[in-house]
Amino acid sequence: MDTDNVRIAVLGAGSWGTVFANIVADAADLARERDPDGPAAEVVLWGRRSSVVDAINETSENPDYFPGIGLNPRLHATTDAAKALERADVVVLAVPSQTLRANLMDWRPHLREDAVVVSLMKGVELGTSMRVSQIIAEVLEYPKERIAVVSGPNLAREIAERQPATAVVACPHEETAVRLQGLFKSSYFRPYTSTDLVGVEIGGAMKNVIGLAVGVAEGMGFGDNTKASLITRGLAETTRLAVALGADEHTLSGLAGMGDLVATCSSPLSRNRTFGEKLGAGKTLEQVVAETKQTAEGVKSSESVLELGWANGVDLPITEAVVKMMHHDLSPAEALVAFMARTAKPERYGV
Ligand SMILES: NC(=O)C1=CN([C@@H]2O[C@H](COP(=O)(O)OP(=O)(O)OC[C@H]3O[C@@H](n4cnc5c(N)ncnc54)[C@H](O)[C@@H]3O)[C@@H](O)[C@H]2O)C=CC1
Ligand SMILES: O=C(CO)COP(=O)(O)O
Repeated sequence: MDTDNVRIAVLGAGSWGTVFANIVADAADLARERDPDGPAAEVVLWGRRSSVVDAINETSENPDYFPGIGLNPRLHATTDAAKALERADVVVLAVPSQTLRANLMDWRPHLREDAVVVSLMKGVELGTSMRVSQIIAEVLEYPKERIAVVSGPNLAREIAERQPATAVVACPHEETAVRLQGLFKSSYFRPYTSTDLVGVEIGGAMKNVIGLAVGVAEGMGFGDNTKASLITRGLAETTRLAVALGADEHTLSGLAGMGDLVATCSSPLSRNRTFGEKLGAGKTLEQVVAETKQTAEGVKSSESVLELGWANGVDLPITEAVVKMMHHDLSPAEALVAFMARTAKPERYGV
């Protein structure tokens, strides 16, 4: 990948895809401002719905997700995936993890052979328990140097408002991560690099599951001790699984681990936390599902994460409680009793 006149396609015009495309367009403006004769990046956003795409092109706003928030006027959108992918050097994926495989099959014929693919997604595939980068590698047959992930404490709405935030760009090939960091760095978005793809992806997927549990606690009326306990033991659980899969434990105390966990578990903007909160407050699962219009990845990924734990001999008690509440009719009150009755243990994350 060359950084001269790079063309970047962002696929998925939901909350995070829209905001990330905006970050990249703002980053390109900043680069142009600093060096008017230097390379220019061009960003195109693919969305399914023509109403959203037309609004972005005509008003520089995504009215469905962020009414009233101005997007970069250079940001162009299209409903034509083939057109978005034409000549794209970097392809950024921002669709739900569970539909990605089918989406990639459709998009595969249009992708350039040497494109770099970047996942913004925080989930684990049902049925296969594959991380998103593994799905990409399998479907596109790309080498690891050309598959990266961006993750961190990135609640889309705050970044749409151009509030300062940080993230991690992870790729086992450091040079790719550094090049992407350059393309994604704006005045308000500061990406760090990492080569620990596994740690960054597991941190992102599991914080959604723990966010559901914290939301349930919130909905049940519990205070900060309960939530801090879930966050801390949730991080221990996340670290345990990530390390068993080959991650560096330090990644999990970084932005894509603790950082994202804290943001998700503290923020009313989090869809996962909000989902859990409604359940904890007494709504039925059906009611909460019907009210949730945007992707709350943890609901489905809790099952695939738990399977990943089983397959690797890793105990994931919070995840297990979430799975039982989300998929097996266990009430929050019953989950709490079972959780507190577990055998006493030392605090180390490894147990
Ligand atoms: N919203 C946020 O603050 C952040 C979200 N993420 C992750 O980004 C990913 C995408 O999430 P959001 O943009 O927030 O979700 P969203 O629900 O706001 O948007 C999802 C987008 O995917 C599209 N979509 C849905 N089903 C599809 C299908 N079958 N085929 C193609 N497109 C389809 C929707 O039309 C929508 O444009 C998730 O994995 C999420 O965990 C990561 C960081 C921040
Ligand atoms: O990933 C996110 C923040 O980093 C968004 O969290 P939710 O998907 O729970 O809204």
